[in-house]
Amino acid sequence: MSAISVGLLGFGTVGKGVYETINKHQGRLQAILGKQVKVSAILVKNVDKHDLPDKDVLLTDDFQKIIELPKLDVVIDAIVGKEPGYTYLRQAVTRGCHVITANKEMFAHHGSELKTLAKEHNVSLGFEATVGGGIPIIQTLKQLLNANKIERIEGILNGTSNFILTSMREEKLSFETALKIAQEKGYAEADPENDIEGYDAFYKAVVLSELVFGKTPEWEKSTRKGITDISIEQINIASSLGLRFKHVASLEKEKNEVRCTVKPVLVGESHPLYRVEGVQNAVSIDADIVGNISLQGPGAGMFPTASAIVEDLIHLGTNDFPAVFEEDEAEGIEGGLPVWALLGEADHAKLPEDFEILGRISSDAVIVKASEEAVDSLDDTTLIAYQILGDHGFAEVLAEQVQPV
Ligand SMILES: NC(=O)C1=CN([C@@H]2O[C@H](COP(=O)(O)OP(=O)(O)OC[C@H]3O[C@@H](n4cnc5c(N)ncnc54)[C@H](OP(=O)(O)O)[C@@H]3O)[C@@H](O)[C@H]2O)C=CC1
Ligand SMILES: N[C@@H](CC=O)C(=O)O
Repeated sequence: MSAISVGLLGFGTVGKGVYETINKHQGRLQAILGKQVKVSAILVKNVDKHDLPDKDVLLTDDFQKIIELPKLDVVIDAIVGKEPGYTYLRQAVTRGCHVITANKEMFAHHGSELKTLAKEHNVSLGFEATVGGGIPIIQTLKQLLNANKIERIEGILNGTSNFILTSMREEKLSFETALKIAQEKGYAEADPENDIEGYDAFYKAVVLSELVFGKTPEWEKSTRKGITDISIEQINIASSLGLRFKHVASLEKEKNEVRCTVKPVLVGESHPLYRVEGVQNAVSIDADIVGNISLQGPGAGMFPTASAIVEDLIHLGTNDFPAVFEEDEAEGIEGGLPVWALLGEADHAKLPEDFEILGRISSDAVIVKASEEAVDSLDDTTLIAYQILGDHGFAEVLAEQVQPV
């Protein structure tokens, strides 16, 4: 019986993890799939960098040699950037291969075209590894979407940023040292700006939005902020208030649009993300029938990501993109004004009248209630605003504990 022939694009952290996992768990894969799985070819940028023990695997920097293999069943994309990944996967689908991708930048930009193409060619398209590393978030959402209507998704979607923030707080590491360790551990993107400036989490939110709401958020109207402004001093002030910095992505349907926000926020002990530390990611889903579901797990790294890809391999042949219900449009979730910690030279700050001051905590922190627009237009460069997520009562209790203004 012939084996399932795989073309693996990329042999970095993820590619190597997939190769090793397929080889190590051959017996299990064969038992489930009824066939052996064989990595027939590997695409890299620089062939000289690599030394493969298995000499009957084609190692090449030329994708054409892979796509023209006499037998090729699955192409796994673990390379970097929108291109050439998109072009390669189009060619693979057009040839009739199933495709699996970990490349969220490419998928955030071209996922919808690839889904359509995959349907036309009756092949499956796996993208579990594009969001949340090893967390089975895509399968969970596909399962949920059959009857439930999802109202909101919120979570930590970038392992590198969470690792850096945790290491700065817990280990007192500098930003640069923490990032270097995240790179050494294989968590960071090839260009780590993607992680620390919030692009990676934003791409993941785009992938979720397409799946859940059937549309991408408007890119220009979305907020995308990274963690590069956060200093050890700010982390210490937050800690003294019982708060932790978390880099949080949220998606919400507002009337006919999807609102996407990716930014650092502050959370208190009662918030579910407070204890999500290190490379862990967590996703909280609010759906109308089931209520809230929260998933947590390793958000980056070699084997968590390989796990997501190999799980996709098991689901080959199921091209199930659930229909998204468009009737009964959500009106958007009404809420009170958000609560913010303004960190910096707080004791001299003159705040506009539309800011409700809940408490002046110290010379470098003031807690306020204000609209996002009001905070965005705050004309004081000595202050940085971080939203405090969770139960607003938290901030009010806090305000009672400190000297009122
Ligand atoms: N690291 C992680 O935890 C996760 C990563 N991902 C995604 O998986 C993908 C791979 O990530 P990762 O393994 O960390 O990245 P690495 O930088 O470790 O590896 C990238 C691999 O792709 C090859 N490559 C890059 N560009 C090209 C190209 N144009 N043509 C051919 N080969 C190319 C490189 O070749 P060479 O070795 O010769 O340089 C290398 O083998 C990315 O899209 C990333 O966003 C998704 C989830 C988690
Ligand atoms: N660089 C990413 C890798 C996984 O998607 C991250 O840190 O989350």
